[in-house]
Amino acid sequence: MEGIVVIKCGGSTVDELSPDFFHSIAAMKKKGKHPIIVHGGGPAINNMLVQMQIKPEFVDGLRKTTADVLEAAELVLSGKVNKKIVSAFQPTQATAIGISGIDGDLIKASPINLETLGYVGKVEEINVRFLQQLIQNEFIPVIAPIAADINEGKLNINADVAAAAVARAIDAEELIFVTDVDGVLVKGQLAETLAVTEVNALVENGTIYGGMIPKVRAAADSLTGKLEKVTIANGNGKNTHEDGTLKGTTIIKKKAITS
Ligand SMILES: Nc1ncnc2c1ncn2[C@@H]1O[C@H](COP(=O)(O)OP(=O)(O)O)[C@@H](O)[C@H]1O
Ligand SMILES: CC(=O)N[C@@H](CCC(=O)OP(=O)(O)O)C(=O)O
Repeated sequence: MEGIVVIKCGGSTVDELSPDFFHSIAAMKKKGKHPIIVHGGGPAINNMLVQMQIKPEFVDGLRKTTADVLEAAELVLSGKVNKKIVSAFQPTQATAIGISGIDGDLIKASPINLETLGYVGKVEEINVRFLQQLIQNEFIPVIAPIAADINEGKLNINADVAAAAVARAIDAEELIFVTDVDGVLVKGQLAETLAVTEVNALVENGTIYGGMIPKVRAAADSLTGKLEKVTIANGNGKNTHEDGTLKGTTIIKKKAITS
């Protein structure tokens, strides 16, 4: 299928997204493209955990997920954030459908390391046919990153990882991470284009840290098939150039050698 665009909305920015953002995605659908939204909700999960008197803990940007944390994450992601995004499409001409990775066997995963991370999964399988049926039927899927464990139970998936896995499995043309910064900043300046080797070096030397790590790693892993570039951009509504192209950091496999 042509024209698939996966848009990951970070939890850092979901509350700030403007009506224009949702109208532009609806317009994209009307023009024959197929947007798919994958969302996060890290800050909202943190708030819920604080209310439950549980201290949020992360390892390289991935949340340590005990059974209680998993329950809170599902409640917040599938219940609150997912429905908020779906509702935001109501004033547009598009119809969004909210699902998580457990609906329609959309995302199957296995635990990364039960001892160090708890119920955090890595993606094993995506039900591409189910997604294709949704997008052919004019829906805009809005996906919460909770997956079915291939054995039993559920797993928490980092939303960047889930978005990249969806983009790769469905052979998307574009993957866009919408977040709360203009892109990857190096010494305070926006890096407009980065090759995978440069990204790895920036993680290694600590310039890229925390929540930006799963984003750039997921971007690097998804650069296969039709997908030639991944963009990280700000969701503050000021992220387009005058010609309508997206401002931000573009991650590509390799930079062309120029002499
Ligand atoms: N080099 C970097 N450039 C920009 N942001 C960075 C960098 N390294 C780490 N970050 C952090 O990554 C954050 C974005 O990741 P995260 O908070 O997980 O957002 P989201 O919820 O959108 O996934 C930024 O707000 C910033 O604090
Ligand atoms: C395993 C893991 O880290 N899961 C994430 C899922 C949500 C997410 O990724 O939200 P952001 O996009 O806002 O970071 C979490 O529990 O926070």
